[in-house]
Amino acid sequence: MIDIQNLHFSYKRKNVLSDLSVQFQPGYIYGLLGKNGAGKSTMMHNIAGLLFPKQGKVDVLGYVPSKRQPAFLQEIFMIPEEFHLPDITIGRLVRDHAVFYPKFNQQQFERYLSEFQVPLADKLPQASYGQKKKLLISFALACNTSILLMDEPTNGLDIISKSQFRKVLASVVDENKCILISTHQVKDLENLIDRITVIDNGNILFDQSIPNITRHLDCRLAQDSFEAKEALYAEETFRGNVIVTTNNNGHEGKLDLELLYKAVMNNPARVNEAFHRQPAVQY
Ligand SMILES: Nc1ncnc2c1ncn2[C@@H]1O[C@H](COP(=O)(O)OP(=O)(O)OP(=O)(O)O)[C@@H](O)[C@H]1O
Repeated sequence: MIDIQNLHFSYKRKNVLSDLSVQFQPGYIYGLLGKNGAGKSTMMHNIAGLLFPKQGKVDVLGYVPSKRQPAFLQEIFMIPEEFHLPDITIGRLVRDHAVFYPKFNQQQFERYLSEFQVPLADKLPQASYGQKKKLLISFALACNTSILLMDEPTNGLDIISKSQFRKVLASVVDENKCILISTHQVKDLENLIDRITVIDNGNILFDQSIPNITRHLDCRLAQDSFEAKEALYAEETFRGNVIVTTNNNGHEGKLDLELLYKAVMNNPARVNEAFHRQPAVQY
């Protein structure tokens, strides 16, 4: 569905993506993680055809995004980290923009707005940042595009709205849709994403499905200091050492996204190596 091969991208002389290759398949929600400035937004903009590769190939649904063909644009929606909504009503916004998305569904749109408790009658200039964000998310989901790119979608959402977001998103994914979410709020993605992709220095550092992660790794409290010393990653807490370790106990490991992310950033080679071993857990 999305096939990126040897992508190089730079802003003038600033190299951001270098020889990046990755695939994103339909039917999955991907969590895109990485430090500030790692290149996550830049990669998403290349997928959306909003930035053009310097070298390499980006194929999205069989289209070259940089050509920005209408048949491609109606199948992709990107919610950027920073956005501006025009000075109009929600009704007018829908009338003006839904026309570009043939699969837009007004009933779905109203249902999402109601789940997020955003009144349809609201005028955009009077809405808060969080309300505007929820409106944009509702509109994006109601467009029913095959590809949905979300850059920090939960920024600005209150606690209840974040769980609504998880609930709504889990309900829209199907075997034809591919959803990419870039975020630093990893807790917001827990129990939602199917795969984690970590970008660092413009390249893919880690890319595994959640079932494969829990088959090979376990995130838990260390039983003793020896175990903490031997772990792939250990962190001292008031409860003792929490660790990311290889899963040798024959059942599905526990996943702590934040801890796993730290383990990957701390020693990617060692974490990736754990996936080359035969897992104790077999399905
Ligand atoms: N328009 C631009 N012109 C020049 N450099 C840019 C531009 N946009 C981004 N950059 C630089 O490109 C690099 C990657 O930025 P990008 O926004 O893709 O990172 P990111 O992983 O999404 O970061 P964050 O998590 O902070 O949103 C950064 O060093 C940034 O300063």
